[in-house]
Amino acid sequence: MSPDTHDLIPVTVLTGFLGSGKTTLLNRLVQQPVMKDALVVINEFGDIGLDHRLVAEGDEHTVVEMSSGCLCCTIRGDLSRTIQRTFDAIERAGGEPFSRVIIETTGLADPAPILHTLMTDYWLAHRLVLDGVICLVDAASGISTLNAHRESQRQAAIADRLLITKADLVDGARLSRLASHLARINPAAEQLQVSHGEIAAEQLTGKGLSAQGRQANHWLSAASYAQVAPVMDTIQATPGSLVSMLSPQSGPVLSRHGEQVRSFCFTVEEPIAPEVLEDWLDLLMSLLGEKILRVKAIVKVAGREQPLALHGVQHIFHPPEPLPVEACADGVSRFVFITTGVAPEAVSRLFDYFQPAQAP
Ligand SMILES: Nc1nc2c(ncn2[C@@H]2O[C@H](COP(=O)(O)OP(=O)(O)OP(=O)(O)O)[C@@H](O)[C@H]2O)c(=O)[nH]1
Repeated sequence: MSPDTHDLIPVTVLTGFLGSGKTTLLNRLVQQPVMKDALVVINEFGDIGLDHRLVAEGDEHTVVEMSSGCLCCTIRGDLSRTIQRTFDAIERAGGEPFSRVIIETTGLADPAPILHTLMTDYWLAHRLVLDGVICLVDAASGISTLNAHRESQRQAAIADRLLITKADLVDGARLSRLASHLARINPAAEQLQVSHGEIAAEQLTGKGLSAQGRQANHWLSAASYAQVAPVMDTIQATPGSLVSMLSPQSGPVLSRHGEQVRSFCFTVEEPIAPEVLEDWLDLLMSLLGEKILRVKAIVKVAGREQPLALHGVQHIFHPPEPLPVEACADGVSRFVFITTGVAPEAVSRLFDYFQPAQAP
């Protein structure tokens, strides 16, 4: 059985391109009372990790470093083992249990596989819950980095909060260009400016679904995204048409700018039959999972009073979490998709495919 998320330890993933200011921020954060008893995991890519020596170690928190490879590609198993070993060591020594975990990724890491690991690794998934992804963007080099490096775009797209660092180095016009650029990549994430890592830790914590509780709609932020509804009357659904539904002849399913981040909200007005929800998401994830960075949803399932919160990364979904009835007062299901190059039509066509009226 899955543990109640309220019993789990919140984990924050701190990401941002090379030199964006992650270590500077961490150095400040770990001095604050909220970070007491935090475990900080730093992944420095390369043979000799240096970052952990730059992070001031307080009495209460422990800093562990992983430098055998990049967290997002080669050492996902190590993430689990490292955290597990540190938890065990603290317990054996009779220390205070960790109250939160912060994972600083390398500047080149794609955060999606890290979230995937947090959700799929048995040990981690039974102890930790994602509190949020914080992405740092350098005000001076942000736009050019976002344009040149797909990792940087993915980091910004998947984030719950965007921190614009080094604002002291640029003028107001440049700052607002970066803010608009980021809003196109990730319309839902709140943007905050940070100078030399100075920010109250409370502004970066409590962003996850479980921490927000009844404020599930803040977590989803559906209104920030372009709305897409099902297109049922335009689909000729036959079993053989599945492949053609994803082919270019049937419309712009994959973006011409293949790798570009596309985020949108798919809405369904009527309660969704549980089997339709399951089959649709299964098919969607198996066909397009590689291109789906993150899915967040509040869903009204037919026959259930309580709406469900869903959270998925690439091929994997967290166990659905029941929400209070008022989290979906209008009965409309809303799915936020953050993708690289998936057109909203792909999502809506696959949904239509499972509608009973359309079935052959
Ligand atoms: N002017 C200015 N410099 C900053 C600010 N924040 C960080 N820096 C500087 O930017 C440089 C890079 O900062 P780091 O904190 O090492 O960046 P990082 O993201 O950890 O870098 P990597 O580990 O290489 O990915 C350092 O020289 C910092 O002192 C800021 O707000 N303003």
